[in-house]
Amino acid sequence: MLVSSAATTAELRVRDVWFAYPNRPVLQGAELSVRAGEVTALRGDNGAGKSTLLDIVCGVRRPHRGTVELPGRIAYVPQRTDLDSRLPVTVRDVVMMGAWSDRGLWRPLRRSDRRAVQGAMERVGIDPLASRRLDELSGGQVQRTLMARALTTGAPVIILDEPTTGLDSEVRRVVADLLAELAAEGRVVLHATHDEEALRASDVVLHLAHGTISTPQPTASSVVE
Ligand SMILES: Nc1ncnc2c1ncn2[C@@H]1O[C@H](COP(=O)(O)OP(=O)(O)OP(=O)(O)O)[C@@H](O)[C@H]1O
Repeated sequence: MLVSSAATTAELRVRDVWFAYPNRPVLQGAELSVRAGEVTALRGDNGAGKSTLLDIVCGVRRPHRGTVELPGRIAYVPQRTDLDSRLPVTVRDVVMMGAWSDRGLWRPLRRSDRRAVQGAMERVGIDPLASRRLDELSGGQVQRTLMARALTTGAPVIILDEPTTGLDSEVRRVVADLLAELAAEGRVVLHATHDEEALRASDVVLHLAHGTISTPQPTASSVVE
């Protein structure tokens, strides 16, 4: 059973979550806590169940058993490969979807919503591309667009699925810096990744294997000399 409710502290908690696709157990009692103010990475082999777990946290899938507690609304940044980039939408359209998530679909945006959209595009450096269509962008530009959409929601919880995969080192650094900034602002930041650089830049690394999550490993940024 999924109980999704506001937790009393700024922490995302997953407790004893079990999930299987037909004939394929994936999560078997997975547990994790993600504190606000820290960048938390979820690592694991291909097929370990990272995306499935993120789907459950975001409410896209229901676990067969277990609970998810959230300190507030979630902004989800999917894998770029999950997007149909042929959709005839511009960068600004995509970022505006973040404002609609709060305002309600198709309701007119307020001046403050438009300012949030513009501010988010400027923050990730895609404002010069606002009128460009998604299918005219590089992978890094699409990733920045998705991050701007998440920023526009103002959500206190940001979940990202492999945000740096396939990007060059400059954009990977931009993404890592932005995650650190979002955490420093007091948000809960959880990202699934295989990227060693992104793992090193994270404050906490959780390892998903055999359906469960092992104790956090210290990372370079959390080790005090
Ligand atoms: N819709 C689905 N139906 C059936 N099986 C699925 C489905 N989605 C994923 N799986 C399987 O569930 C397992 C976990 O998949 P998931 O995508 O969650 O892993 P992952 O850790 O995110 O992998 P990757 O690192 O390759 O993205 C895999 O064995 C995958 O083949």
